[in-house]
Amino acid sequence: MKVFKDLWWFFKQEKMAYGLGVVILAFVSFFTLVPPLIVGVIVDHIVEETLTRNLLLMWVGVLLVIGLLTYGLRYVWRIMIFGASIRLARLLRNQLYEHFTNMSHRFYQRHRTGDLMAHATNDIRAVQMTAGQGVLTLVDSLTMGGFVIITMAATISWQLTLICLIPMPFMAYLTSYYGTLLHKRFHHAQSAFSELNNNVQESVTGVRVAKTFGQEQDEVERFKTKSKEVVDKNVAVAKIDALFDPTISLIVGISYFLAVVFGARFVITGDLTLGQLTSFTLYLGLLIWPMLAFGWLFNIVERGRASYDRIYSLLSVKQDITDEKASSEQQVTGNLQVTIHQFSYPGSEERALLNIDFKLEEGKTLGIVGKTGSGKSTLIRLLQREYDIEDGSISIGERTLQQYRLDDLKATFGHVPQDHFLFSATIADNVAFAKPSATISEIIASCKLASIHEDILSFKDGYETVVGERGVTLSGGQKQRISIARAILPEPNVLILDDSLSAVDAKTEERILHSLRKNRAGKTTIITAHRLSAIKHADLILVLDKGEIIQQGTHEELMKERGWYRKMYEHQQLEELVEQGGQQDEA
Ligand SMILES: Nc1ncnc2c1ncn2[C@@H]1O[C@H](COP(=O)(O)OP(=O)(O)OP(=O)(O)O)[C@@H](O)[C@H]1O
Repeated sequence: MKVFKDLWWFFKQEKMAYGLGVVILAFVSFFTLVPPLIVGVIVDHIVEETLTRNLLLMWVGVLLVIGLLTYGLRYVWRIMIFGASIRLARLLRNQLYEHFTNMSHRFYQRHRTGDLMAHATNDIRAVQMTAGQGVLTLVDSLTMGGFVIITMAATISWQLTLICLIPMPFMAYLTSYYGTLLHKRFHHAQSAFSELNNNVQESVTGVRVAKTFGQEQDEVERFKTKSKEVVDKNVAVAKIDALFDPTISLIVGISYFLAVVFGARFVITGDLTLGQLTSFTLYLGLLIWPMLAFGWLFNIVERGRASYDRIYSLLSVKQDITDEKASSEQQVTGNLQVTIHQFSYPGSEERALLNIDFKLEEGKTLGIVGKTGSGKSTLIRLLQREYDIEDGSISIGERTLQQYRLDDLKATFGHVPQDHFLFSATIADNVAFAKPSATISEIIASCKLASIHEDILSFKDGYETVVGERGVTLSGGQKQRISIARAILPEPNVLILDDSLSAVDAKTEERILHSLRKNRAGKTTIITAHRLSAIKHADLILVLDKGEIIQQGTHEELMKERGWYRKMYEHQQLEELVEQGGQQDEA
């Protein structure tokens, strides 16, 4: 029952709905006691041959009024209690979503998308059940059960009531035992469902890869295995679930048996009238629901507790990147000064960066090159404070990154990541994502800068063309250029292109870089690339290898050194020549 304590804040918040709902529920339980009493009275009148037509009509009238009253009241408590539980689900869903959007990269590295989806659907549903069905069963089993037992003992026979209640402690024990088992199995079933969710999400996202490698059948088999696991674990839950009803029916059956055997004796000895025994057995019938409700209560509460714990353990994950040391709103401007003695990703032993030390004047262009896995993207992530460094510092102007507010930092950077993502929306909406108030002429200007304007005009719906999963299929280069347009639209102080020109040809790359140089004069640009022509004009080029800077300088300076840069540049020039030669031959 701890979950009710955990949910107390919500019950307090919704005290009107719950208060009214519980009071009405108690009234309904009370009114339910009346019909068996009336039936008993009528039976006694029949036995004593005193039943008149008017008397019968009167009792039937009373029964009808009570029936109509409980009908109306039942409707009201449902709206009150179930309505509140739906509001709880909405509240938790919003809290979770807001929490997810505030979480850092570290969080998403630890939690898989499928798990998070399962929390936002299944777990919230289970908590909603606790706040709705759970409250109903608790109140109903207590009020109805209590009223029925008190009425039986006080108005008919306390001896017979005691006898018929003997099997009840067994029921309490068994339901709590089943509840514990259920809790464990339900937890396993939920985990298996999360696993399946992950699997489906990965399979759908990677369906093209699976098809390319002819792995569809393997994927289907993998899905079947996981799906069977989910079914098996849910069947295990259902097996315990299925024990609740028969157990309660058996116990109620024993109670009936005792009522008939001992009740008949009381009637023979004259301690009870036949009408009273009739009422008693009818009351016993009314006890079935509270007992079932009691059984269900354990069931619902166990599920709710597991889910609530899971949701709250997620919600209690603290943001690791915070504004704590930041002062008031401040524009992020000034020279960039980077000193990273060493950096490893959380949970990783491997050093991703080592002894990184450089300075970049505001408004200049920085080029970062190096073999794959040399640490280029890591450096970019640290510059934007996606992770905090413990050994070293990064400052812009007079302040370190931690001394700026996160919102100010975010507004400073325009980032085109390697794994760019377009939403299922129009091209115009995608480009205006970071600045929804942008006018269409601003959107077009950005697209022209990113050399994608002509391509967009060639689509039937132009800027209104829907892209993403539900829209037209764009080439890798087109997606890259739309992502660049999106990043440059808000005119960020620092533009970061992380290998963002890899899918465009050399001429387009040159055109984009040329326009950027012209339009972003005085603003900082950071470019990582494999093709050295993309960073040739940078004011400072860093060459990384295994997380360390092995060369730095301008293109001219680096070409004078006999190092990796010069070797790679000459190699790529040669490749380009060969390629151009090939094209000329074909022409
Ligand atoms: N999220 C992460 N968690 C743990 N290790 C990571 C993570 N991202 C990258 N790494 C590791 O950090 C090192 C540097 O990776 P990084 O992505 O910065 O290289 P890169 O130079 O950008 O490579 P590429 O040119 O292929 O994009 C690699 O050894 C990589 O395995």
